[in-house]
Amino acid sequence: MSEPLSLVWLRRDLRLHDNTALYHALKSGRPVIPVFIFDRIILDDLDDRRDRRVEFLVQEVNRLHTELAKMGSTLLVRYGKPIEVWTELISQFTIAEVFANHDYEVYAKDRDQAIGKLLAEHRIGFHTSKDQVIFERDEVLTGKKTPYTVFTPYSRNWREKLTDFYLKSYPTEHYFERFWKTSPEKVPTLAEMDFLPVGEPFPDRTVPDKLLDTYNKTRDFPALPHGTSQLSIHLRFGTVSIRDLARQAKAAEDKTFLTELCWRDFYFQVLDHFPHVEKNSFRREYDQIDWRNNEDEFEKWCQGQTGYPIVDAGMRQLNTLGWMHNRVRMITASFLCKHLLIDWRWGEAYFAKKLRDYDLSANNGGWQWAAGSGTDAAPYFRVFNPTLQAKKFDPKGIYIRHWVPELDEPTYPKPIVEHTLARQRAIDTYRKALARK
Ligand SMILES: Cc1cc2nc3c(=O)[nH]c(=O)nc-3n(C[C@H](O)[C@H](O)[C@H](O)COP(=O)(O)OP(=O)(O)OC[C@H]3O[C@@H](n4cnc5c(N)ncnc54)[C@H](O)[C@@H]3O)c2cc1C
Repeated sequence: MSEPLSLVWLRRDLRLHDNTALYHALKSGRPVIPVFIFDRIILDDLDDRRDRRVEFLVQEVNRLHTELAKMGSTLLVRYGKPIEVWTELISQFTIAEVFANHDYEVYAKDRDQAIGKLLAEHRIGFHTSKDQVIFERDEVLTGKKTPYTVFTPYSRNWREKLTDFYLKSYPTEHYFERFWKTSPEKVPTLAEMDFLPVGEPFPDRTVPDKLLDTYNKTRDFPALPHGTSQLSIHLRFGTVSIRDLARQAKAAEDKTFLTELCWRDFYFQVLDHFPHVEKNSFRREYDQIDWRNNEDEFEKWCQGQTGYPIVDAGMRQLNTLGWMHNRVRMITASFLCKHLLIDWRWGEAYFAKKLRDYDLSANNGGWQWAAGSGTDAAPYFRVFNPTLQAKKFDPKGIYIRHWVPELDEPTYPKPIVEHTLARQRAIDTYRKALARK
């Protein structure tokens, strides 16, 4: 094969519509071929072989493959370690340039640097672009040109900057005839990668305008089937365009949903600017907390057996669906860190294993918020009361009864810890740690 090609490497942007890297590849003037790698460095680490994310990826990669086949082209799908796959691709094709979209996680940044170096050694250009957020890196800074560490002023600035320019879609469709014409290649199956299907359908990729118009009134009530969008898995893997969604949210009567998308950008920029948060507290002094880290209590929390119905309902929803309502994520996370005094990193790692929408930046941000150690954290002495939270946000107990049907049976456990005692213990422990400085 001698014709020089432009390759576009899809990662968290599994769509042909409004995809920045794809747009630039199509405009390069050369035939374009998209590539997707099932990354063994990530997949080999997953111990549950029924993983919703891998199942979703296989479904979406097949969808793209079919769309491209209809245009007389294909998606090159490989299963392996990126550096090995790229070495092979370089020997198999005449590649002029490679295009990809930015990723902000430490692993991904290191990976891209290594691939960029490999491509450069073969005199192949590597071009990367912003795609999965509205604003990235240094685009929203304080007056002193430093990154924001508090959400409210960040969001004010974010909104001021949010002109139509940033919400315009990249019209990839106009250039689809530039996909390289070739016969379809084979896509690896779940079984070939040693995974099993769960078979449950995934949420829809669209959100009705009506939900956005009333989102502020519905979003905190986990019993409502459509109180939130459930788009998180699509945002995670880029099967929806953030620009399309933000445009829709900006046009809605209620702007609360737009604020949620701003939170998403905020946590991406926190991870990008402060990579230490991946392993440590954003506020270093919180790493001095003497966590109790009781393994038996952790196991009960994981299994939804704490005797606090709203916590147990949330954990069971997570274990069954791979998704948990945001309000309940806040309650379960706070309960682990404050009531049980278990290191937030344990909870973060458990969510990372189970969430179908797992995203390092949002998950880390949510956990550090709950632990009080994060950028925008509430003062440590504010401890959620899970019983009051349940009364307020699940007043009829519909959500709880759905996930904890044995609530009134003698088999349902007594509370693992008494609230007033746990609250005081958390405050004392935090105070002691922070006094050390
Ligand atoms: C402890 C904890 C862990 C979390 N872990 C994750 C995670 O791994 N992945 C993830 O996408 N979200 C995470 N969140 C944020 C939030 O809970 C989910 O985004 C939301 O529940 C997904 O459901 P939805 O799509 O119906 O959300 P909606 O309420 O419909 O919101 C729309 C979108 O906005 C974004 N969003 C909403 N809230 C937040 C937030 N607080 N931070 C960042 N983005 C937000 C998400 O992309 C979401 O899909 C976490 C929150 C907490 C408290």
